[in-house]
Order: sequence, then structure tokens, then C-alpha cells
Amino acid sequence: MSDTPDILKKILARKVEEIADRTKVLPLSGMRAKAEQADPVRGFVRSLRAKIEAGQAGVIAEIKKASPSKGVIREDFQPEAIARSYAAGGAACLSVLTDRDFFQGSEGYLQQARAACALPVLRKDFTIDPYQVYEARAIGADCILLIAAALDDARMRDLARLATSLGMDVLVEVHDRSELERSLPLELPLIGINNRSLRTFDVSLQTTLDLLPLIPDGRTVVTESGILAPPDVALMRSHGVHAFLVGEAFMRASEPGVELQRLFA
Ligand SMILES: O=C(O)c1ccccc1NCC(=O)[C@H](O)[C@H](O)COP(=O)(O)O
Repeated sequence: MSDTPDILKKILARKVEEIADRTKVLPLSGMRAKAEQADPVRGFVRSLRAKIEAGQAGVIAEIKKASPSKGVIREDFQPEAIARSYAAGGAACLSVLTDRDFFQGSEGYLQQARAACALPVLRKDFTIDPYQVYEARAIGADCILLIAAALDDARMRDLARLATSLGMDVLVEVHDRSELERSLPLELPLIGINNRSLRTFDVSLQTTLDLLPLIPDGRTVVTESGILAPPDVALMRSHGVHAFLVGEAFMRASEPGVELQRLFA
């Protein structure tokens, strides 16, 4: 896409190479077979909505070691311990970065985190190809991320349909009005609004507030990035946003689940 931000361009170019390499090791048919044998899905949207319907915040607690904007965020990185801490702290779901080159993530981290608790898990990666959708299910993911800025309409629709056909939920992520308008016709129950600009890495919670009135009733809006302190949570909740994707604030805390309880008390 011609106006794709540089960081996204770099990540997507690397993804194309990565998918080609992985397909040589295990062709699509093999990955599809692995996906078919995976553990049953745990119901990502269901878990998020159950918390919200109970009057609580629906927290998607992220497991991420590093990011392009912040470098290494957490040195002592033990996905199983973090997952258990999040579950004890009341998270609705987990999000695990699996991208290796830009986030120091791995598929193994997702598998370890999921095995350590009963929470549904989002595979947080840059999904551009059906191979990755099968791979996500094969490693146990219950939900995938589709970033509107990374996909044209047809590809976004096809990947969403494929994920849904495998029983997974989809978090479609937007940054602006045009991405939102392209995503709404997919009629997915979850819409993520990412407050971090992929161009500048600046974070503004105003992004969520600006796009919110454009989203029809019935969708669960997830505000993503830059939720750092209780007033951020209060601001969102006062505007009717009850689902949150939070990474850095938890990853910098010695006990991430305790920080979750503090942030959402
Ligand atoms: O975080 C980055 O630097 C980044 C750069 C390019 C693409 C995506 C990026 N982050 C992914 C995310 O969306 C966040 O990990 C997620 O929303 C949590 O954000 P935060 O609570 O601010 O860690």
C-alpha cells in the first residue's frame, strides 16, 4: 500500500521473506493439517464480553519483551509466569507477540503462555497470508490480529473469513477513519483502535475518542496502546470503552497481574 508507514513497510517486507522460508520447511498443506489438530479454541470474544457484561473492564493483557518504539521493555521475560500472573490478576484474555525480528517474540512464547493458564490468546503478529492464519491456529491461538493499514480490502476479508472458519476470533485494528470505514463492512464483533501512530510512534488516546462515534452499536471496541495510568482507564470508561489492550504498563511491573489490578481497580 503506497502510503504505508516505513516501520510497517519494513516489517511487512520481512514477513514476506519469513513466510517463504517457513513454507519451505513446512508447506501450506502441512500447516493446515497441524491447524486441524490443534487444541479447541477458548472463545476470545466470549471471555472479553463476559467481563464487560459483569461490569468489569475486559483486559487483553499483553506479553511483549520488546518493541520498535521502546526497545527491550522487560529483561526478566518468562511467559508462563507472566500468563499465570495475568490470570490471577483478572485478565480476560492474553495477547502474545510472536514476531521475532522487531518484537523479540516467538511462537513458543504463545504456546508456553497458553499452556500456563485457561485464558484465550491473541496471536499478535503481522498477518498478511493464509499460511500465518493456519500457523496461528496450529500453535493454539484463539484470535488473530488483522491490521487494516497492512492489508487491502480483499486480503483483509479473505484472512478474516479463513480465521473465522477455523473457529478463531479476529481483532481488526485501525488507526484512522479511512481504515475504520474499510473494516466495518467485515462485520466483525471486535474493533481495535490503536492509539499509537505507526509513522511517529506518538500515542494519543484522542484517537479512540475521535473514532468511537463512527462505530455502530453491537461491536466491542478495544482501545490499544498508551494505557498507562488509572486516569487513562477512567477516561475510556467514561466514554463507554470497556475493552483494553495493555502491554508496556504491565511489562515494566515486577508482578504484571498486580499492576493489572492496580490499573483497573
Ligand atoms: O509498540 C510498538 O512500538 C509498535 C510499533 C509498530 C507496530 C506495532 C507496535 N506495537 C504493537 C501494539 O499495538 C502494542 O503492543 C499494544 O497496543 C500495547 O501497547 P502498549 O500498552 O502501549 O504497550
